[in-house]
Amino acid sequence: MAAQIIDGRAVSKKVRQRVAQQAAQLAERGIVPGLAVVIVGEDPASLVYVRNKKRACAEVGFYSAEYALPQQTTQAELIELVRKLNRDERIHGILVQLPLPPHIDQKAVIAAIDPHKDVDAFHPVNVGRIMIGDYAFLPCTPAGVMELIASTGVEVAGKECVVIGRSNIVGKPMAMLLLHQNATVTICHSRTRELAQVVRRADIVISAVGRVGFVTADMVKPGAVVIDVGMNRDQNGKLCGDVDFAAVSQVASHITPVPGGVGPMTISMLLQNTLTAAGQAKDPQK
Ligand SMILES: Nc1nc(=O)c2c([nH]1)NC[C@@H]1CN(c3ccc(C(=O)N[C@@H](CCC(=O)O)C(=O)O)cc3)C=[N+]21
Repeated sequence: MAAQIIDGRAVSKKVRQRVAQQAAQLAERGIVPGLAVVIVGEDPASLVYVRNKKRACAEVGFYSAEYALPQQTTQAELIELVRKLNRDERIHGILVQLPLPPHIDQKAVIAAIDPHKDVDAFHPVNVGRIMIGDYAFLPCTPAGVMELIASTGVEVAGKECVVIGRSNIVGKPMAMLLLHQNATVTICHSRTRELAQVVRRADIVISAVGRVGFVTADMVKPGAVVIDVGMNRDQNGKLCGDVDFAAVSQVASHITPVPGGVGPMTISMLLQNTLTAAGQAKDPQK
């Protein structure tokens, strides 16, 4: 039987409606949530994401400011901009689009962001808070994945969950969120032996590898929930995930598509975090 397709756009729409309502309430206190998006260089894919984020902000009534800096921008110049945004009262959230050009130290830039404005939850203070389950900000992509799993009605507690990929942005925080919901969590990576066998144990599989066709039908236990975090281009330049969707959807119980799965949720969680940051800011003129 074919799997049920998890509609990320529909789940995302519900989250954004809730965010828009709460933003309207904040507006009564004179606060308009503001997000600054900083991008260095002209990577076309990054420019698309930035445009999507700006559009999403406008939809929920947020203020947004885009800072598009040239590829040759120095680390000192970028950090100076971040410090300026830290002091800017209209800005509650700062997102520095990754990856940065190789001459810039990503860690130094992230460390310069005020943790109260770090709506990606990449600053070590916020990463530490995720680890202990005391969230200031949700890690956007993993939190979006949790919402998508919740939308299936499948319980996470006690389940075997396998996360493929161990990045600081997706794999590691993903494992923490699953653990906090009482899953049994395994993280696989490029050095994992018998990866296919490990993945086949999973009731819930989350793939964040970055390779087209990485997750094949033989790696998936019948009835498993499959979440595809991959954002790749196939040989025709079409956007696709890590999962062989046609084949795996014949085995899984629920599966996310790409596009229209995790991607829209990542942006919704970013909006949620910006709202949280704005709600914790001081009221203007008080
Ligand atoms: N500091 C930082 N924070 C990020 O959150 C961040 C980042 N850097 N760098 C790049 C990645 C990637 N990312 C995506 C967000 C939404 C979609 C998205 O909306 N995707 C749509 C399709 C978009 C399209 O058509 O190209 C979908 O899957 O349906 C994709 C990718 C956020 N990232």
